[in-house]
Amino acid sequence: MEKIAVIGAGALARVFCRRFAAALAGRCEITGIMSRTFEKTEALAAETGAAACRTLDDLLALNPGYVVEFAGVQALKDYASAVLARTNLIAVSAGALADPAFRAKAEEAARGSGHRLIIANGAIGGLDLLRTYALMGGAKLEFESLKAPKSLAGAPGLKGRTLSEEREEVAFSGSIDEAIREFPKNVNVAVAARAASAAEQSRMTLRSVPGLKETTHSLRIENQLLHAELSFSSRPDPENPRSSVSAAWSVLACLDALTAPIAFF
Ligand SMILES: NC(=O)C1=CN([C@@H]2O[C@H](COP(=O)(O)OP(=O)(O)OC[C@H]3O[C@@H](n4cnc5c(N)ncnc54)[C@H](OP(=O)(O)O)[C@@H]3O)[C@@H](O)[C@H]2O)C=CC1
Ligand SMILES: O=C([O-])CC(=O)C(=O)O
Repeated sequence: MEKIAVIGAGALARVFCRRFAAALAGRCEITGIMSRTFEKTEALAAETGAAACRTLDDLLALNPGYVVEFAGVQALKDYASAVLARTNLIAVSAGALADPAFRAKAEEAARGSGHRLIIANGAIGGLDLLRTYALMGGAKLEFESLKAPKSLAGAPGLKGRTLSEEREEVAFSGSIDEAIREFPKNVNVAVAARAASAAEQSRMTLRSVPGLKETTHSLRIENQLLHAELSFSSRPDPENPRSSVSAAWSVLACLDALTAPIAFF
């Protein structure tokens, strides 16, 4: 039985923990949860039957085979090296990879210990295909996200501005590196796509669309050998409209691929 530890007790961690048993029974068990607010950790741990941990050291002392991260870009940056020194890490806050110093440090930690940092598909799919582009080379990536105004509220890039509830607005247009600095809880998917594909050229547009019921991420990627267009529309989490529920399911699917007798790549 593979032991799984969880960082975060927010919207995605809750979906992950609540759906875990049905998806991975007999192969994986959640042994510990750690987050910033201990009361929330305790509540989710009680629901899950896992240990509530106050610190990362306590979580790692449970000897998990995989730690899964649902805690945000800064938390991933803060914890990745320590986790990778001890075990494997599956992360959704791929935005951290936009920081070259973080990426180099995480890679060094993983190489040093033989563990792996695995970036989950999150609210998109197809990172395997995008990886194929990285091997082929020469990819050009265009990424577009459509989110409801309330999903973007409070992002640093809005500098206190409130987005219109009446008309569509371009909330951001430019480089993916700048996008993740300005919208760290909204465009992890774009950084994941760019990092997986090693695109030589990339840009993104983030649109605020009043009344939107499903967050939509679309990407177009091409090189001399292959042209692909992918689009994903997913329900936002009712408790945290910034995050698509499917992002939590993607981590369940990732663990399924890592532990099932037959895997689909
Ligand atoms: N790749 C993808 O497709 C997607 C990626 N994401 C990423 O996933 C993250 C989590 O999403 P979601 O669950 O909706 O967010 P929530 O804000 O609902 O939950 C975040 C959880 O992480 C905890 N946390 C924050 N900082 C730390 C820390 N330093 N140490 C330990 N715990 C911490 C929070 O604690 P507290 O309750 O105290 O705030 C909370 O429990 C997002 O911030 C984003 O980076 C999200 C959606 C899609
Ligand atoms: O959940 C989503 O739709 C995507 C998201 O927030 C992110 O990539 O940060």
